[in-house]
Amino acid sequence: MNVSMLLLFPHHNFLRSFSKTFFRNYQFIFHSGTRFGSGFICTRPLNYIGLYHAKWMLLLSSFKRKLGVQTTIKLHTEGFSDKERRYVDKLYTGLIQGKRASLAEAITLIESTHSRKRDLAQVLLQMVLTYHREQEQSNKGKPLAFRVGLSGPPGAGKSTFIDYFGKMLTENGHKVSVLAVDPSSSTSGGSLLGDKTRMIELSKDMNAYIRPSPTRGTLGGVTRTTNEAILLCEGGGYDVILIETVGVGQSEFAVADMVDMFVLLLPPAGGDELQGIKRGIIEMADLVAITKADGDLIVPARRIQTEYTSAMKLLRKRSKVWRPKVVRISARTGEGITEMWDKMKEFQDLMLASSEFISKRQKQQKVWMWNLIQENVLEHFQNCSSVKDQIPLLEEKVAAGDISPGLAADLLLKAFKAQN
Ligand SMILES: Nc1nc2c(ncn2[C@@H]2O[C@H](COP(=O)(O)OP(=O)(O)OP(=O)(O)O)[C@@H](O)[C@H]2O)c(=O)[nH]1
Repeated sequence: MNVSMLLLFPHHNFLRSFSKTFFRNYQFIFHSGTRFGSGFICTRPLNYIGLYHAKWMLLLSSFKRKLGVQTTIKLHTEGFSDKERRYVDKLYTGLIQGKRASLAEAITLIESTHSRKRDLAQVLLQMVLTYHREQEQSNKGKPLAFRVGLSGPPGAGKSTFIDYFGKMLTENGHKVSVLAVDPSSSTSGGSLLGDKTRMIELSKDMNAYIRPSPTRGTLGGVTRTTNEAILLCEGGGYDVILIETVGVGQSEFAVADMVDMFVLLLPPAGGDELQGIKRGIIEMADLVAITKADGDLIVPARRIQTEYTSAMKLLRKRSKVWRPKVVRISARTGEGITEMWDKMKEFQDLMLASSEFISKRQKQQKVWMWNLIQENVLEHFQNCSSVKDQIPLLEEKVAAGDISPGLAADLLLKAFKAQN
């Protein structure tokens, strides 16, 4: 029997379809593939055409997965100048090489409100997303990073905790990035949470990256820039992403919707001091940490821990594999922080094993997309010339009770549809 053997190095799934199409005339007696490559033995020698096809398909295979994405990127980049393309390429290369300056510049780009820069940012994000997917595939589908939301009232001890916790993680070989979401930053003229003096030790650590996430004061702003910054940090090799927010507004709900685990930090204080904390946010927590459990505060910390442990038992179960826990920690003595990290890893392992982790992320991706659409469509609607002029008058009539809100909405929608 005339036998020829050919070794190929694309993924074997591809080989299957390729062999069916191009080598119908060759009887395969063996073909097998591993994640490193594929090979087959066939009963006839491969002629020139066969080999030519093999080479061509080999090339195609390496682009196959990227093809759809590349078309999207191509559509986006069509109007870009060479300079702009080079700029995005440079940022991308620097970012995935782990250069902090590139990461900082990339985050600045995604935060820009300039429409051209937003286009460049979207292309960069798409490239990072593709890179992500490839990395995750070679990591057996396991996500590259653990996204943790940290929230708590002002003075709860968030920055002291992150400083200690972040250092502990970097000493254990992790790369940590801290994104501080502060919706008040646009009005106060600077981000309070992102102030590096709040995390003195961590800000000097080369394996940590701290960044305020300016939000332009809108919830939509929180969603967009923070989600995008998370992706960029992960592209830069950071494997623990901490997203900090003050637990007195709405931003923590948005943050809870973009993380794998949501942690609430509460001080050992009485009910009055926790008034600002919304009940809803406690329901979102996967873990509650009672802070400052040291010195004279140990006793109240224990009491609050017991209270919250009982209260949380009454909450609706959100996961099939995890019941929220309440722990006690001190960032001053380090007490309880290793145990807290163990609990966080336990959560991650259970969620990953049960596939709740992945389905949560998939759901979050969709929420993210729809939030952006909602925000943009509303803006488009409100700025539409035929609607814009009618809004003040109709609002006045609705407020005075002259016409029903339903009728006013119908009139505005009709005007909008007529123009679009
Ligand atoms: N005893 C004790 N005090 C702590 C601990 N952690 C923080 N503190 C103190 O609590 C106060 C507030 O701590 P921060 O870490 O600034 O709290 P924060 O939640 O970041 O506060 P904002 O920046 O206002 O949001 C500071 O005076 C800290 O020194 C702790 O573990 N034990």
